[in-house]
Amino acid sequence: MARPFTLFTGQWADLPFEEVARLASEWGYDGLEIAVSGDHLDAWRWDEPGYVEAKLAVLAKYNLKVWAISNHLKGQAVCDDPIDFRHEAIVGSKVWGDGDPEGVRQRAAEEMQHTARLAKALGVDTVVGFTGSSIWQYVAMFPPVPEKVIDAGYQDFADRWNPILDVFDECGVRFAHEVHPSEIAYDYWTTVRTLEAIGHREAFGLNWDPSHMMWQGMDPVSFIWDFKDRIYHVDCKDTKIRQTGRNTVLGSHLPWGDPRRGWDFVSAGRGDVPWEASFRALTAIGYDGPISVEWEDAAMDRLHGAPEALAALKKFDFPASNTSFDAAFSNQD
Ligand SMILES: O=C1C[C@@H](O)[C@H](O)[C@@H](O)C1=O
Repeated sequence: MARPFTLFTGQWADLPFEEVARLASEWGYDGLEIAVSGDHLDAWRWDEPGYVEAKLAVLAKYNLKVWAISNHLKGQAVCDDPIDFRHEAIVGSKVWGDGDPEGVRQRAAEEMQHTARLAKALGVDTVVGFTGSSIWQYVAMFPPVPEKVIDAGYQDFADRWNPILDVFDECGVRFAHEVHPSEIAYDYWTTVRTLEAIGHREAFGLNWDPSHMMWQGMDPVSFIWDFKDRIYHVDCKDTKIRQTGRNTVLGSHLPWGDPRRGWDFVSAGRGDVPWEASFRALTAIGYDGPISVEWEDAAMDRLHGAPEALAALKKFDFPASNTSFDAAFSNQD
């Protein structure tokens, strides 16, 4: 369908923004899904004179565009419980502050509001990210969890995200939540419940990333069809499943790439995601936004992987037909 291809910069935030832009351009990407991370973007600087212009100038220098920005790391802290050393490592000192959990959540929410303002300033209408969840900690449902605790978790999500989404509405920007374990919506039915909790408000949609669906045993293709009015963005990452009877779905607390794990993220095209059916489904629902490569593979050099993944995915993005393949049979006279 000739959709633009972007590189998600989150996994490259250790490199200067300009260096990532140079590499992506050299590899043939059309643009970047720029992460609010490292020196790539700072949401708190959204109204600083010259800040946005300087970022756009770097993109222009390398003939790149931006259709979406992302802020997974601060979004994660909006609803999470507990807030702990994991968040301290990812949210930065401004949001972490003195580490008081409620203060961290409030500052993370404020940063998400600034992220919408930054998106608007950049001329972008989509922010990709995570929501966090106060009830993810109960996923195994043991010790037994009363239903009212789960209900309260969805309510907590709505209470914390509605004021953030009010700012998104003011800015004309949409939030694309990445359906992902650890978040309020992590599978099919939690996505249904999350959309209900937020009253199906238009500012809240989904980032379709099939890699997280694969290891949970979900069908990423029917997800596209069932949530067709909510697919606001696409991140492409692949997953290789190796569930053997020894190697299992929860990963056994083993590090990425350990051969005893039941699955691993791999460079797009090298795993089990049904890319052909997925791209056909994206075309069927009329998705014409960016296809963003989120690159993760514990066993491959990223400088090799990022251009390889682009080439692997591009072959599925063929132009859609504007005529019926059997039209030539009709009207022979
Ligand atoms: O956005 C992401 C961040 C991490 O959860 C993780 O590396 C990956 O799964 C992902 O998609």
